[in-house]
Amino acid sequence: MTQQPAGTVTVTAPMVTVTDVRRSFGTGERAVHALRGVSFTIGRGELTALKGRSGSGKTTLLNLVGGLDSPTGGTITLDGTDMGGLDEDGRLALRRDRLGFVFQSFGLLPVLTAAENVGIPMRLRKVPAAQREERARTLLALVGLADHANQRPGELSGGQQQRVAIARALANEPDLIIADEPTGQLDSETGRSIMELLRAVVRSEGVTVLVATHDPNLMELADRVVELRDGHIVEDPAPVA
Ligand SMILES: Nc1ncnc2c1ncn2[C@@H]1O[C@H](COP(=O)(O)OP(=O)(O)OP(=O)(O)O)[C@@H](O)[C@H]1O
Repeated sequence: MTQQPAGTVTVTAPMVTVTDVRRSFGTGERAVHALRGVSFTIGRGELTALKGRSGSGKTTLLNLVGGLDSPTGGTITLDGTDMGGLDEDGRLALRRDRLGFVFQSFGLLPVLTAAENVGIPMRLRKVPAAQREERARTLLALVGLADHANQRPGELSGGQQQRVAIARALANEPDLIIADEPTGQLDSETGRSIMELLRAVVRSEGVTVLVATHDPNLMELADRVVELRDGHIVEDPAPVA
């Protein structure tokens, strides 16, 4: 470790930097300008909530930060890597190795057990079966499902399925988890427990989370709230110290 001169402040680069990002769909008069120049940063180990009415551009922004889509303009960097400089293989590797995804509809494979679902991202990285199974069980315990490892999604409640999805998102020790309305299909109490779980894994796993949500009751669990309105950021308070 290098010695810092007295009085020097260590500035850590953000995990995500979004700079003047634009995304339009279609051209000419019928073009939809979903994002019209969006800039913000997400610090390491921070839980950022992205709020905004339906159609404000939340999913479009999450898809861009998640490397599932490319911006029409602007840049996005993840831990200093410019995503625009990656080809499709590079984006695939980045998604597999450094990102975790949680969706509103859980996205679990119905024929696989909870443990096997959690193992999918590790399979893609060719992690040996024994190691995969051990980590899947550790992660299921972390999300409170130690006793449900062998159950299939159809045998689990919605909240339990979303817990499996969160365990799966953590499988490859991602830098960033992107969650798109993860509580959207859950009742408010279960939704809150899912947000509390995300809050807890941010602390215990040191992961960074960007979560889109409509639910104002869940915002208080975030370190900061970024609001999108008609493709613009309207609220970007400084991160809570
Ligand atoms: N593939 C696409 N083709 C054309 N228009 C699109 C496409 N994807 C999104 N849009 C448009 O971009 C705008 C933003 O959509 P987006 O899905 O990002 O909003 P959102 O805030 O996530 O909404 P919701 O909360 O309903 O999911 C909308 O006007 C939408 O119709």
